[in-house]
Amino acid sequence: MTSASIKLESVTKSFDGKVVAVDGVTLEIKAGEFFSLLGPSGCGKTTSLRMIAGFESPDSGRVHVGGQDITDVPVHHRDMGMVFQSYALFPHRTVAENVAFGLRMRGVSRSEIDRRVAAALAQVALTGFEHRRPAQLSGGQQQRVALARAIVIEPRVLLCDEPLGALDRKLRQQMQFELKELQQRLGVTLVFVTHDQEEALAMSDRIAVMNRGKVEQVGSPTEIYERPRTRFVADFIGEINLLDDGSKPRALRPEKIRLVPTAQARLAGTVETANFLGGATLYRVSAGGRTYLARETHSGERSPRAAGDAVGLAWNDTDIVTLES
Ligand SMILES: Nc1ncnc2c1ncn2[C@@H]1O[C@H](COP(=O)(O)OP(=O)(O)OP(=O)(O)O)[C@@H](O)[C@H]1O
Repeated sequence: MTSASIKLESVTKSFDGKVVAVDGVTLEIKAGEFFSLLGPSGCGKTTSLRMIAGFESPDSGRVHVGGQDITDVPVHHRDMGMVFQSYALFPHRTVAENVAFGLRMRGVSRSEIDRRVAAALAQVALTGFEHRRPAQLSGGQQQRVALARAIVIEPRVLLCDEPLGALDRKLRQQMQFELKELQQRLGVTLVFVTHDQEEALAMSDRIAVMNRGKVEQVGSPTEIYERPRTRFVADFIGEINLLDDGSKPRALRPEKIRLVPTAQARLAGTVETANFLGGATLYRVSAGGRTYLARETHSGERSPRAAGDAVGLAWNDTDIVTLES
């Protein structure tokens, strides 16, 4: 499978002449990359993806794929695979017929269709399910059919809009591994829309964090997590302590705060709540007139501290990130 790079150049899209859904977005996605558009509901992720797919055309700006300007190329000539949260399978057709659909539309021969459908179903571990109908499959299996249908056309780009959103947590995590593994095996460029920051951190090579139609920051999961540039990014990705004590806002992740005996502490405080998370506990500690979040990993069966306990807080200044805005 060949993969292609994608470039959005100052792309803007508004609806009804007022809602600016996407506001001057410029992005370069590399060929073969797993790239996520991450942000809260309404920030313009889906609209951006739909402009790459060709379901929406930008008011201004250009869309390039594989170095070619495709802004005016219709959807069916873009050679892209799409997967949605609602699997959008044909309920009365079998798994094999669903997967074969795109190939039949393209006039591929019967024998070639059979070969490619079998290969696509093998890629998503659904060999043997050819004759079932969607209603006879679990949610995860239906989403794998949708994936097989998207990859069977050997797209240069795979576009996924919250594809795992309808699955329960456990299955969702398993499908995250499977999708990532499939993308690497195929080497296809994958653009993934999600509002789930853990999912984006776990799967992506790079992430664009979006806010109100604009891209706030683009970077690897580690960069986005460890070096957020803005308050919005710091706050959206995981928990954060914002320290608004100087000229610029500064941020400190809860796991960088240590709970120590008060004699060794920067600040003395009191535990307000202790949320047991399994291998770690997230504490809310009131100290110096505000509340701090501190995450402590532990090997014991329960949280070592409880509400009301006196604790000291300590951290290294090198762990503080200065934000631009
Ligand atoms: N067809 C449309 N007509 C009018 N407004 C629209 C249309 N599509 C999107 N919008 C608006 O554009 C903005 C961005 O929507 P978009 O679906 O791109 O966001 P999103 O980040 O994908 O959100 P979600 O995660 O909720 O799907 C929203 O304010 C939305 O209401």
